[in-house]
Amino acid sequence: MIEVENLTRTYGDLTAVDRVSFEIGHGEIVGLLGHNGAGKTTIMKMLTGFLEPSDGEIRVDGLDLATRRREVQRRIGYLPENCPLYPEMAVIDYLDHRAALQGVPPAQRAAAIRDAIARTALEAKAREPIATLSRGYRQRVGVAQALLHAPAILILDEPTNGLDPSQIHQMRALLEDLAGNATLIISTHILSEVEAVCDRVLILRAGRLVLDQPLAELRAGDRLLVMLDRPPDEVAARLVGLAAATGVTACTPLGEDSGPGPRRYALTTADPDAAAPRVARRIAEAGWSLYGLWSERRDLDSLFREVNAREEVEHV
Ligand SMILES: Nc1ncnc2c1ncn2[C@@H]1O[C@H](COP(=O)(O)OP(=O)(O)OP(=O)(O)O)[C@@H](O)[C@H]1O
Repeated sequence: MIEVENLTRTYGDLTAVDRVSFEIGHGEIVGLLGHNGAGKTTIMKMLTGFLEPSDGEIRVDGLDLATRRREVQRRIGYLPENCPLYPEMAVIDYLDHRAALQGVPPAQRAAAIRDAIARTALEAKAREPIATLSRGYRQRVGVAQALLHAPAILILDEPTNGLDPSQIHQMRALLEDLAGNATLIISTHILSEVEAVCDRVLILRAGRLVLDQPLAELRAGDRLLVMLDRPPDEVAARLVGLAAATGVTACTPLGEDSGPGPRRYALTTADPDAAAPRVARRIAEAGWSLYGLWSERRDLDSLFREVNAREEVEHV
């Protein structure tokens, strides 16, 4: 649905986006991650046709953005960073104005506005001037204007930027709801947001795409953690020695749990979820007490730091 090839944008001597390529399919929920200045906004502006690339191509549903900009824009709803709103206008009047600008036919405007207001839960604020709304509600107005022409693709630049924790929670619920109906690209530097709603992550560093992977794949570790009250040599002998049956190739005691009680061990295996029942069986057969058994999950935070610390570009 969205194909980006060698996308590049320079500002004078600065290469803000550097030969970025990716494809996004129908219904995917993609998080665009990166530190401040990594190039997220620049990519989003180019995807939405508001900024000319210096080089590279963007195609949406096979349409070349460079030559079919209007048609592509009709397929995309865009929440820009710091979405410009008219504070003196009431929410409903602003949405009417935006619907007209987005080419929603007059006969369909009332229904489009009603629908956008309902989906962003703005009913109670519809007649209020935008100036009187909290930042969380203003962001929702920004999302509502992006929904007016019923786009198949939503591009949201830092939708939770500047919101307080309860507003973030509400925005996340809204994003989850939107995710059910559209292809979604969300830029953020808040990792928990990506973990909450996205199924794929693109990580940018200094304008270059350094990682493009499904979140489930990223988070899956290769370690099974087990809690036992047996000494390390016995555990290794039983669980690594039976590698053919368990897939476990190494067993490392985790240092922080020394002492007389149960301690944690990390078992290395290609597929921790598949190894878990076999390991449990081996432990039961030995008559040992099993205090805990779980697959390790990598958190996005440490992964993000790891990726940003790397010097080389990773081609995925
Ligand atoms: N109009 C411009 N003129 C010159 N440089 C620009 C312009 N817009 C962006 N830049 C630079 O391009 C780089 C990428 O900026 P961009 O806004 O795309 O990053 P970002 O990842 O969205 O950052 P943030 O999280 O802070 O919004 C930055 O170094 C920025 O200073």
